Amino acid sequence: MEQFKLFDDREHLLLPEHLMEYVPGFFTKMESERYLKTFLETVSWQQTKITIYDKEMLTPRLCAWFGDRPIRQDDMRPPIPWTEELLEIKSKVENHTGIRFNGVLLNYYRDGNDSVAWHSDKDTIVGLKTEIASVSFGQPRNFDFRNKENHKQQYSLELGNGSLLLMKGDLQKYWEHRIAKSSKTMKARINLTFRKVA
Ligand SMILES: O=C(O)CCC(=O)C(=O)O
Ligand SMILES: [Fe+2]
Repeated sequence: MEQFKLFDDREHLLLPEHLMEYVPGFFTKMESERYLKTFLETVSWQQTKITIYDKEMLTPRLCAWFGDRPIRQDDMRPPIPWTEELLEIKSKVENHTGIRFNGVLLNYYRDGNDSVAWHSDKDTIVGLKTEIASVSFGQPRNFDFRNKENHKQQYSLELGNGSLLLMKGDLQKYWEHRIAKSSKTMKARINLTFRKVA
C-alpha cells in the first residue's frame, strides 16, 4: 500500500504529487463565469438511469458526453460533437498537462442535493494508467477521496471555481472519490472530466 504525508506542519493539505495536481484559478473568474453560463444554457443535459440493488433510479446530477467516440463499450450512444468552448478548454488543459484527451464528461450539480457516489474511474486504454483532468466552474464543492482498503484514510479537497485537478498515477487503483450531498445552500456547479477512451 502506498503511503504519503497529506498534511504539512501547519496542517495544510499536501497532495501526493505522483497522484494529484491541483491548480486553483486555472481559469479567471471572468472566463469561468462565461463558461458556466454557456454550458448551463446550451448543453442538452441528460439524467441517466442507474440500477442499484435491482431498483431503477435516476443519477442525482445531469450529464453530457462530448468527444470523438462513445464513452464506454456498454454505452454506445454517439458522443455530442466538440463545441468551440470545450475545444478552447481542452487545448489549455492539454498544454498544461502534456496529455491528449479524446472525450469529456460534463457533470451538472444543480444544488446541494446533487452528488456522485463513491467510485473510481477506469476508462482508459488498457495497459495505461488512467489520467483524468477535472475542471470545475461555479459553486465550490468538496471532492472527498478515500483509500479503497482503509476507508478511515479519507481526505477532502475543495474544488474551486475555475480550478483544475489532474488525477494520475495509481490514484484510481487505490483510491475512490465522490462529491457528497450538502445540507448547505449550494448553487450550480459544472465539472468537466477530460478522458482518454478506447
Ligand atoms: O464532479 C467532480 O468533481 C467529480 C466527477 C467524477 O468523479 C466523474 O465524473 O467521474
Ligand atoms: Fe470520478
